[in-house]
Amino acid sequence: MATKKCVNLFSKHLKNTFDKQTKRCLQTKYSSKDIGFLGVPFAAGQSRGGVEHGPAALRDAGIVQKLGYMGFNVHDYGDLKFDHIFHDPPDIVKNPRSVGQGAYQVSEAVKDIISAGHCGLTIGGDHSLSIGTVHGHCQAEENVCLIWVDAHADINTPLTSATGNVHGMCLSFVVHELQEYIPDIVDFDWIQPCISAKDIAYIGLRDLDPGERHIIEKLGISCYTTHEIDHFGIEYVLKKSIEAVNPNMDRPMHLSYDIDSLDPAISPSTGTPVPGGLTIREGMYIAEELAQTGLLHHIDLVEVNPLIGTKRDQNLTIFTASEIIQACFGKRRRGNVDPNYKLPIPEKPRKILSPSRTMNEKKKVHI
Ligand SMILES: NC(=[NH2+])NCCC[C@H](N)C(=O)O
Ligand SMILES: [Mn+2]
Ligand SMILES: [Mn+2]
Repeated sequence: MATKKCVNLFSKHLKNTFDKQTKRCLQTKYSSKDIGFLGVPFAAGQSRGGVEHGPAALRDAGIVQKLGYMGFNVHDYGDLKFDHIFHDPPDIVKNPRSVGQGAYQVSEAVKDIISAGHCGLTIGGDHSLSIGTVHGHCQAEENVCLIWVDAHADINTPLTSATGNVHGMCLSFVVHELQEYIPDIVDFDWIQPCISAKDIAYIGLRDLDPGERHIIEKLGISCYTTHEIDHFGIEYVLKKSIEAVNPNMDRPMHLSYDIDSLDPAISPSTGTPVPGGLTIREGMYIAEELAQTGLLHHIDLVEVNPLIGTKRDQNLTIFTASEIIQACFGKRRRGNVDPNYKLPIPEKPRKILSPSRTMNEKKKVHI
């Protein structure tokens, strides 16, 4: 029963979206067939080598072609190239120049992709790149809201972080309410805060630092951890998360999907795995339902590290990531209807002794 209600809610909103025929909705409709694909081979936001190979691994797994087969025009913006910065001693964060300059490149690229009318897809790389994707997205269009699917909140300030890794702080640089708590960091001065606490919805969290829990409580950020998913179920949690940031279903949505939100059983090759994660079915449900809203304008898929674990672990993680990405763009487990599909007719249809029983033969209906 509950599932049915949720589906109806979405189809009602979808209908309104298209019925209103506003500019925004037309753009939603238009951009859904065009994907701006960007690889971000970036690892300086954390300390483990290998995550920079995420984009190549997903390309090798055929993700661009798969999205093409689904009917999208994939505009491939290639993989960003980052200058190696030889002298980058830690400030209050690790690798400040590399991260600051790298995130700037990401922001400019995403701004171009969204401004071109495409739906953005960024493959990481570590999660610090989302400073750039969220920033660039907000430069290109107004009123963006954010769904953050992750084991972690990634909202430490440089002063609350226990690790100094920027992938655990990325949101703090773009959230308006936190700016007075952020110190000056070399090459971070270009970042304009662009999103409010009320525009963020977390799903899947289960490893929070004390400062992060404090920030979530004080700023009232929508947050459904794996505890709430156990308690209420994923359908309720997703519905409430969307309502929290997009009650009228009229805002463009940015989805930042950290592969470590999923259970390490299905995505072991990631730098900071946390047990007890989302099942593949919960992860797919989130992606499929968000795709059905027609409002996703940018998707990040981050933290796939193809050098961690056995070959089996690596292949499994890449397969999982590829399925999640396709689901975000509308691939459904129930199968997708192809309006042009024609059931093949054999040259010599089989003979049946009592032909009157053959329904289609009788009515000549082509299916
Ligand atoms: N994007 C991630 N995987 N983040 C992990 C962050 C872990 C920890 N909270 C930190 O601040 O370092
Ligand atoms: Mn994470
Ligand atoms: Mn993350």
